[in-house]
Amino acid sequence: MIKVGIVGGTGYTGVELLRLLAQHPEVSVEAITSRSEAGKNVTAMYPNLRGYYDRLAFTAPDAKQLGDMDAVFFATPHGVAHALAGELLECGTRVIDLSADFRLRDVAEWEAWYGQTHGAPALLEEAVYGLPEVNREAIKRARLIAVPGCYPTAVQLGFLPLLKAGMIDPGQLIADCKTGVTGAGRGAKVGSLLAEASESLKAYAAGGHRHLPEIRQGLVAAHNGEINLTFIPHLTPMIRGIHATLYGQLIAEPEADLQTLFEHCYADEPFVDVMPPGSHPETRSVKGNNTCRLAVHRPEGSNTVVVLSVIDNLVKGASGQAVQNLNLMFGRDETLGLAAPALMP
Ligand SMILES: NC(=O)C1=CN([C@@H]2O[C@H](COP(=O)(O)OP(=O)(O)OC[C@H]3O[C@@H](n4cnc5c(N)ncnc54)[C@H](OP(=O)(O)O)[C@@H]3O)[C@@H](O)[C@H]2O)C=CC1
Ligand SMILES: CC(=O)N[C@@H](CCC(=O)OP(=O)(O)O)C(=O)O
Repeated sequence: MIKVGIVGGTGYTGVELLRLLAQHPEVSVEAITSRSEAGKNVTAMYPNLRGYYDRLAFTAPDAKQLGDMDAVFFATPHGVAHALAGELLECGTRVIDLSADFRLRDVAEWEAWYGQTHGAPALLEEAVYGLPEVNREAIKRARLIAVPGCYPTAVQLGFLPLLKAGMIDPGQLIADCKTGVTGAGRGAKVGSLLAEASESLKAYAAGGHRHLPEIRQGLVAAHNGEINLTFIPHLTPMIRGIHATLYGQLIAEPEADLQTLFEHCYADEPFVDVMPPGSHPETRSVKGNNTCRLAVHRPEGSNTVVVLSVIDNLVKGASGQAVQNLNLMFGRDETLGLAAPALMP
């Protein structure tokens, strides 16, 4: 059994880790932290987990206890993993961080977007960006994983086949993205109230969102050169889900067609589903599931290519992808614990 701990167990990504790991045949969750709920039984807070974690209780974060684990997930706000990751790695514990602490290679860029001093620049060199469709071999050898953000997962998986094949103009990329309210976390915020978020739709951070440099970093690597991306996120009245509508301008004709290009690119990927021509993937088709569903369109045969990409922000956008990384790091079948189909409706 792989012994794991979760720091930040009361948040949405923490409880989603618990739900997924309950179905994992080779993982035992032995530590789960919360400062505010320390002492409380996990099932007292999350009755859906009764029968799975009946003896597990929240404790305050303790480096010694966490250092006894084979792996520790950080499902915490930005900056928390910086403070503890180094100590855990010294104990031989592998670290899988769901926050953005180790996602950006450039310290100054991270500090500018996250508004705080980077707490562990010395660890950046060895941190691996945990997008298996791009970095599978490096993930297998990694001790420290930066799990990609939710929007960055949906946007990169949609654009990568086109950029890698040199099919679209890297200077004219547009990502028009929608998310559900769990993306904002479980903490109380006016914007997440039912009366504020339901029956309404709004863009936010149009002037610049912190996921822009993360997406750019991945797309620059895929293209092997500069790119220009306009990324506009929107808040929608859904609980879970990300829908990305991606626009590119074709500069070359694919050898076969765009559909074949996508199908070949993701033929061996267990968690990317290229849907049949003419499809319009919906967020509910991935609810609770680790799949990214994609469809590629060329409206009226023009030079504009439109990719539709959907994920569950809490699964492929966070906790599911984190479990996929754990499986790879420990030499297990990548799909363990992640096989259940989506909930529909
Ligand atoms: N929600 C989403 O869709 C996604 C979230 N993420 C990222 O995952 C991380 C967690 O997100 P989410 O679950 O939504 O967050 P929540 O706000 O829902 O939960 C945060 C958790 O962290 C704990 N925590 C807060 N501060 C500290 C601290 N200083 N030290 C230790 N524990 C702390 C909290 O418990 P307590 O305060 O009791 O200790 C709580 O359990 C964030 O970095 C987020 O950006 C990534 C992808 C998608
Ligand atoms: C609705 C909402 O606020 N969504 C969050 C994105 C989700 C998230 O938590 O971002 P990470 O994947 O980087 O952790 C936001 O826009 O900041």
